[in-house]
Amino acid sequence: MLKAIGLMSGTSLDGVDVALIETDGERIGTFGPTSYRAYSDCERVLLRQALADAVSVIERDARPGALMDAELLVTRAHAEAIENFLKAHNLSRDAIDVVGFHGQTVLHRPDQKLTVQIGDGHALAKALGLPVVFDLRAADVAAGGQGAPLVPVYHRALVRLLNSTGPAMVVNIGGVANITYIDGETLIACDTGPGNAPLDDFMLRRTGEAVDRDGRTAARGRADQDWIARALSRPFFTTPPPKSLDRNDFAALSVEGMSTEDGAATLTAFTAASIAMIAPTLPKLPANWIVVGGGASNPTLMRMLGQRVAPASMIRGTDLGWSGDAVEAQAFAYMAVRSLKGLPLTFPGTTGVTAPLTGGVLAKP
Ligand SMILES: Nc1ncnc2c1ncn2[C@@H]1O[C@H](COP(=O)(O)OP(=O)(O)OP(=O)(O)O)[C@@H](O)[C@H]1O
Ligand SMILES: CC(=O)N[C@H]1[C@@H]2OC[C@@H](O2)[C@@H](O)[C@@H]1O[C@H](C)C(=O)O
Repeated sequence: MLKAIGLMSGTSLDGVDVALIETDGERIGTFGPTSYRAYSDCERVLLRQALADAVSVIERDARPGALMDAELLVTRAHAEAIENFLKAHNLSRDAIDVVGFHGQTVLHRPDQKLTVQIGDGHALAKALGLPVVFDLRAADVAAGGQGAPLVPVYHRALVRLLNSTGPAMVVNIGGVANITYIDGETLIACDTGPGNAPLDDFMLRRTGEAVDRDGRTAARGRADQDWIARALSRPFFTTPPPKSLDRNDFAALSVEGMSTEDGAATLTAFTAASIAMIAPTLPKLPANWIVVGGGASNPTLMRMLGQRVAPASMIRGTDLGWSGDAVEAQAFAYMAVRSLKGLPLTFPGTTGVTAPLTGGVLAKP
């Protein structure tokens, strides 16, 4: 078993999740500690600017506008996150075999064979004095895959630990939402549509804080069902898996004419409805949907999703003893070890790549 630290800076732009696990790349041995390094408001402004400037990028190494500064910030924030993590948990650097570094996605256009994650893996390896596996999406996209979601291979390892029977379903609600369906050897995954990102962006514009804390605002509003039906008529939602999204693919869907409460309710209901729309494309309907990611902490979203997927029940990953916030960081630790061993990260059922494929680039300190 190797000791691996995973790092994830997701599309919510909230901060860097850190997690330690022990794994041989197949089984999860032990779950170690987790932690989080939030971005400051200033840092978030720079990251949002980087997302805006990334729209013109046509080559994955190009760093126009704010991207150069944002990349320095991402590398520095991740180095800081690990240094603090090692100190807080009294971990010696020598005990760590590898770091899995996702970076920050600023653009995702798999149809153009382009996915851009900023963050310098070589600089991080040097700064930390540890081997770093990074660029985990690039090989899949180059081979014609969607390049996302990557986490399903780890969801499968988590589900195997449950020893459950019948199909299992994991729903991750981050900035974008995605699902993994596991039934024996069958592994199906895709992005389903928006997660928290449209709601976060709307709340930021209306209140100055990029979250509807505990879904309180949405709970007071009325969802506009006509707006939702129009939004769901986009071809993406009836396209079967595999499929993936850029964080801002739904940015043009505006609820600006609505009150803050109704806008929040509408966007929350849109996320719930779009996740539920995946059900008819799956071979069987799983009895339980296990929800992970920040969206699981939003009771209004969980209630709306529960109504949409009934009679299936909703279970929080945390109810099963899974980490609340760090499943993705654990997944990148797991994938770093798989990458070292040349094991596949992506599969025809998860990204549409033609054959199981490994990925990641190793940077030595
Ligand atoms: N208490 C809460 N109430 C409402 N929403 C919450 C709460 N806690 C977290 N969230 C939502 O979860 C988001 C963070 O989710 P998460 O950490 O899974 O995102 P991420 O790692 O950026 O995602 P991904 O990479 O999967 O897109 C926040 O931006 C917020 O919208
Ligand atoms: C391109 C990109 O960074 N996509 C993210 C995003 O956030 C959630 C969803 O969209 C998922 O496809 C992916 O992240 C997770 C970690 C994944 O690849 O599994």
